[in-house]
Amino acid sequence: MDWVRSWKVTLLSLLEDIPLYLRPLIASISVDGTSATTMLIDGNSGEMLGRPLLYNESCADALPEVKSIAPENHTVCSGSSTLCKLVSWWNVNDSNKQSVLLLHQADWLLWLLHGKLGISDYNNALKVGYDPEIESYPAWLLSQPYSRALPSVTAPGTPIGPLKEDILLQYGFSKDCVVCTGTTDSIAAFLAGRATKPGKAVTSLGSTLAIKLLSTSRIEDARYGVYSHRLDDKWLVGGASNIGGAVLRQIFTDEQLEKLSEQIDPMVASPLDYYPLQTTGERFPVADPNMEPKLHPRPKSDVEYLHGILESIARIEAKAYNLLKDLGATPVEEVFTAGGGAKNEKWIKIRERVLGVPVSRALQTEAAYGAALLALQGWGKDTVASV
Ligand SMILES: Nc1ncnc2c1ncn2[C@@H]1O[C@H](COP(=O)(O)OP(=O)(O)O)[C@@H](O)[C@H]1O
Ligand SMILES: O=C(CO)[C@H](O)[C@H](O)COP(=O)(O)O
Repeated sequence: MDWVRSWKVTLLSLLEDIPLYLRPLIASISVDGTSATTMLIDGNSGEMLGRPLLYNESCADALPEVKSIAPENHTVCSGSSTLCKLVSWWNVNDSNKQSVLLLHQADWLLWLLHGKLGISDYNNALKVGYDPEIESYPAWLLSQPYSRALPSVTAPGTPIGPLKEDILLQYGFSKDCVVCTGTTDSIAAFLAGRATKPGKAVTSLGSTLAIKLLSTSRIEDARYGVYSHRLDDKWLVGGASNIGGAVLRQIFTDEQLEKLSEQIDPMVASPLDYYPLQTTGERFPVADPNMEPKLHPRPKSDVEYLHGILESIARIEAKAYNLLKDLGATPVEEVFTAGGGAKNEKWIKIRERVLGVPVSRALQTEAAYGAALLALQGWGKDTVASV
């Protein structure tokens, strides 16, 4: 799969999809991307220095070295962290070390629009080791030789600059249109959910299950894959599991999901107990690179099978929220749901029964809506407050 080409083609086709008469009216643009999707490029030419390393890939070869420099149980102490991907690249490449630059997927997409290399945001930069509380990379990271590859970091929704001339001319946007720093997909989903009080949470049921709980306390514990993103003066505590919709899509089409779900009684507990991973390895609420998928025994009835999978994912979601409480986060009071799974009303009822708190579909279930709010914020801070 040529990920770089597909991401660029998708971005430019989205610009094409905007009706011509609306393009001059677009005031601000931002983007969200999958967290820890890592791109190593030549800082002079912008050329890729190898393939992207995706959000759920693990570079466990670098983990011992990363653990030797980072504080115990720090967020970077996970094989899938951005820092492990950088260190792994650094240890196997002799050339390009003077010019290598690390970008995250959202940073790189935004660079295609604004043309300024080496700018990220403190949500995407969290897993390479950036500390959003001190608004800097920590000394233990800056003292490493590969720290020269790190991007500069700003808050999400910070204006970077106008669109590049060629984009302006090719698509007919206004020269006043501003491009703003982005965020990760599950932070964008939280922003789209518009939850504002500690104890409110957003579970993203996309290809993966990502949890974001608004908390007054910051929690970091790589033993369980738990970390905290900064949201202004509060913390979004949570993590991202490898279970989720991608497993469902391996077994059922979206149409089958809809038809089979209609036959599920969400008030009846399923006796089936699965751990629906796509492949070996789990990030959260158990950080175990060797955990195996568990999707058997498969009953004859597809309705019972789907019910068992949906309920098993709900149990893992409940385990995750209980873990966050046990680690000191503000206890969850209400969960809003984002992502493709949010359309499944039966699943929402199953999750409400298993979690024991109100669960509903978020007003906006697309993470891109959260990125649009960041663009609005970057266009004029007081306008976000009034929205
Ligand atoms: N009716 C449904 N019930 C449960 N899951 C669904 C349903 N329809 C789609 N999905 C799941 O939603 C996922 C896609 O959601 P989406 O948020 O677009 O994912 P991502 O952005 O992570 O790729 C698919 O993996 C699919 O299995
Ligand atoms: O699973 C993922 C992709 O869908 C990402 O890991 C997800 O973005 C969670 O990371 P973060 O909490 O940093 O946003």
